[in-house]
Amino acid sequence: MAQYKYLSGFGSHFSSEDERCPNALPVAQNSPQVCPYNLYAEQLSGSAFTAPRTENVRTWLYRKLPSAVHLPFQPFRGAKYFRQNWDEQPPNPNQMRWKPFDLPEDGKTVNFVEGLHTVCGAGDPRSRHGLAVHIYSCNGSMDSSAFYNSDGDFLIVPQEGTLNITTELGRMTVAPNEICVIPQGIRFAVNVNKPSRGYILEVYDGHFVLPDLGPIGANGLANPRDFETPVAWFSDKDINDFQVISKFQGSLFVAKQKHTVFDVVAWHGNYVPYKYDLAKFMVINSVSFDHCDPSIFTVLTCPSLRAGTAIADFVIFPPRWSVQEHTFRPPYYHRNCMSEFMGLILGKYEAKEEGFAAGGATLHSMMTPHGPDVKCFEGASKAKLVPERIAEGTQAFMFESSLSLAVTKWGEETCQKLDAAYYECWQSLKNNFKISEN
Ligand SMILES: O=C(O)Cc1cc(O)ccc1O
Ligand SMILES: [Fe+2]
Repeated sequence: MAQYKYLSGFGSHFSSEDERCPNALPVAQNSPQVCPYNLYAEQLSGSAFTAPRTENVRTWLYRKLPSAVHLPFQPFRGAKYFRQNWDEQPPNPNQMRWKPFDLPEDGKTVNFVEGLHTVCGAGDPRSRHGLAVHIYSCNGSMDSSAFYNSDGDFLIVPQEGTLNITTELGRMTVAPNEICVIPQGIRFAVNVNKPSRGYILEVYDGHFVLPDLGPIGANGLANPRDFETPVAWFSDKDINDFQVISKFQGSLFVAKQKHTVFDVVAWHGNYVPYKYDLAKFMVINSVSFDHCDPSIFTVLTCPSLRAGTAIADFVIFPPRWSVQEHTFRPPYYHRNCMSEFMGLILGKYEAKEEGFAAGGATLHSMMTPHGPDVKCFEGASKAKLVPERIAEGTQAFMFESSLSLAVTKWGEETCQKLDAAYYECWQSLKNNFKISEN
């Protein structure tokens, strides 16, 4: 896979020029009468013009042709399971577990956009409130096409196969155990060199930010300098039949044009795609007793207007030392006013070593009881509490949301991965209550 250069930082104001075109950025202004190299200036706004400075994001693109040069959008017929209809199925409060989602069938070529499948979600892109969880499964590349999401931001979590992503702002590779974010509106194309699969969290409300650290202090969890943004790069291929695919109000559209969207020679701004290597996460946890809430493992959050209550948190369960004393160390049994969608990138998840496989998923909806399976409970109740490396070689994650998620027909039926026996993993938990022993 290609080795690209990146700019380091989160939320920074970056400037970048393709190395073939030095001084392509206008100096000390955004819109000169004529731009260097006769490029067109185009602003991409990721917040209202008048948003407070802390939330104001935009990027200036200097490109060969403005994005406006395209033929009218027509409905796009591919990707028929990439849909945001939350009323397809009656509500289902059950614990849900999916076996690993299928990679594309042999002999069939499916690209990233064609291979998008929506599993669950809530809300509405028109009122810019809600989220969706999608699975991608592809083995082909997006040649002469690009996708952009008019409805919100994508957080992409590869599980199998490295994604080689070209964006308007430059190129990045994103391998399993890395993630990337492509904010609303930024055009991108994905190339893969083997059957590839992963998860996507789409948020309609706003952008992902790093969680506040409170008493943790100035450092820790995902550190800003470990986020990487592509450097400017433009394609010099002459393309006569390029397709731009857009998701707009939950529906897909395609527009033809006679030039590539990857023609940005230079850009500056703070509205950018970025990637992050989950191995760089600085894990903080209890070093005395009891189990911390998983919010301690938050990588990124998309906040709602309610303090401390996320539209969606992206939380990981990384390899770490477990040292707590007189403690049941695995996750506790619980019921939550949030929805918990989990996926597994690598290895096994400590609360359920069997049945929850890499490439699969679980959904524990609002107030749906869940927790460790019988084997985990019995083992951890008797375990000798020596310092222990847990989850070595493993990476599970959770999309946790304050919204109540509806599962699509594809998620519940068509994909045929729902594990009807999931509930059994708790059924043989014994009632060990004995009054005489206390
Ligand atoms: O349900 C889960 O497995 C996720 C989870 C993990 C944890 O350590 C504590 C609470 C929680 O919901
Ligand atoms: Fe949970």
